[in-house]
Amino acid sequence: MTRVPAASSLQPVPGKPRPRVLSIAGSDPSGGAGIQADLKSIAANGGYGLAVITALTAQNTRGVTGVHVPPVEFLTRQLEAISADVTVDAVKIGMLGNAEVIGAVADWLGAHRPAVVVLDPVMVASSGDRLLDADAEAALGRLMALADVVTPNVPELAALLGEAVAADWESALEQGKRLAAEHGVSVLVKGGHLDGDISWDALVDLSGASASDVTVFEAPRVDTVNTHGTGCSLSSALATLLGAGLVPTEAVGAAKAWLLEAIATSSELAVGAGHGPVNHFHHGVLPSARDVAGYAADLWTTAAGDLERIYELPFIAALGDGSLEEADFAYYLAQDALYLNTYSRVLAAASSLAPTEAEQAFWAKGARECLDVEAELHRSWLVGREVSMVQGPETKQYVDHLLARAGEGDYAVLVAAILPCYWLYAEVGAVLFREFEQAGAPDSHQYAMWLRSYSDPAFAEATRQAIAYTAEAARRSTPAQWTAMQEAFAHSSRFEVDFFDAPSRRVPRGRA
Ligand SMILES: Nc1ncnc2c1ncn2[C@@H]1O[C@H](COP(=O)(O)OP(=O)(O)OP(=O)(O)O)[C@@H](O)[C@H]1O
Ligand SMILES: Cc1ncc(CO)c(N)n1
Repeated sequence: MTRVPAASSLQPVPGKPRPRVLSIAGSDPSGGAGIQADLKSIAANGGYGLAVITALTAQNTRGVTGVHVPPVEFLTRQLEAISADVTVDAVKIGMLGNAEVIGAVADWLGAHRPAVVVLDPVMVASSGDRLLDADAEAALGRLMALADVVTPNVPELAALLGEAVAADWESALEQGKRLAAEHGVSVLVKGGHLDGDISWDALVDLSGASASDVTVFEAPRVDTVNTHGTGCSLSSALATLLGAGLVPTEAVGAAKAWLLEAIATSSELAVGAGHGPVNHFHHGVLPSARDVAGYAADLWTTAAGDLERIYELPFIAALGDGSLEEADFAYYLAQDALYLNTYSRVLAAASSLAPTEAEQAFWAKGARECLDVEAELHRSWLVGREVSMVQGPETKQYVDHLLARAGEGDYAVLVAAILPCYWLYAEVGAVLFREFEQAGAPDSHQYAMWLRSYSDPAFAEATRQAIAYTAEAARRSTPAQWTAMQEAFAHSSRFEVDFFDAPSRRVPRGRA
């Protein structure tokens, strides 16, 4: 009888398909900003891009030499052609040109509003050239009321409020809060135009989906002139990730992490002599969110082989039926307590590397819970027993592997190394507990309490979440990273087998 299912019940189900993301914006023939940047950002972040053009610019990396706004009736035709045929999951609005265009886009949104609307209130290009008539700024108020998130830079924030341009980050953030309150819309305040070693951004979130109303994101400021189109790229990435179902703080965190790398690797491109574009495809085109389940399934294939081995171990058979020698159990628990102490530090490292606040909180909670379980092991099982608290070789090889992955500082690889401890334990715990119940949950079973603790539904839920985060990290990884993730996972998975086998292998056998 095999106890290993073809798929774990904890694996994620296939997610949403590629979000269909519409950019309503102007054309930048140099490809770094506008529609051209939007389509690259959408593809790079896993979406399918559509584009409706509001205006043509004659522009390069040095500046804008002309703007042509086609008749607004033709803009409406383009918009109607899309909504007559395609379900749009998210829309990103960029350059609008004049008040008439703003009116046409607002009319269309009023009739066909997609689930996600991100408004980048483009007014002036990074070169200083105007991209919106000065008398049209007030008309943006109508569009803001139809948006989920508005993404002004520092000068745009001032223009939208009719106030002076903020001189520092604190005043910019205060202005962002005022704009959000005035228009009832979430605001992503962008600090790219300010000076300093840190490039600050903050999400003032009125959606109610975040733990707090204001989430601040800090990133090192890259010393580069290649910042053409950073705002366009960020707002399109954000629309794509919101369209894929991420909550706003996670979507901003992931979009920023992606953009930072695109800015940092921009020197790989050689486009123009002015403010060059960012490197949108630094990690290639992301697979769709639906593929997340595929990564988890691949990891399961590795884990399933090791689970088979675990179920064949004499230690597991004896633990399951309650016949395990107490000295073996004590040895196992002492090693588990030693292991959990280091595992807690490794989870804390994952928390510190996490790309989103939700993941940061999740791993930090796990780190804390390991210490609680370690303390409980000492209190309930180890106290009064004569047990050696020296790390056994199987424990040492396992924690050395985890600490080495933590030291390398690659979040995706680290969580892949962390995962087997959750996943194999949850599987083994659930199976042993089910069999214990099927045997009538005998009072005489010495290890019933232990079996109960690992079949806890909260632990299964945490495992499900850990698998989902690891699979999402895999989706965002490069092929080389994914290979490293698989290796790290396979090592930990094998070390789980050795860990369960260690009590039977220890020399000299006898008292623990
Ligand atoms: N040199 C930099 N290093 C790191 N991040 C940066 C840098 N410059 C801009 N950013 C980031 O890029 C994003 C866009 O910010 P910015 O304030 O430049 O928007 P913008 O002015 O609308 O952009 P655009 O250049 O497209 O007009 C923000 O997340 C900001 O923090
Ligand atoms: C078309 C277009 N849209 C937006 C910007 C803002 O960077 C730009 N330079 N060009």
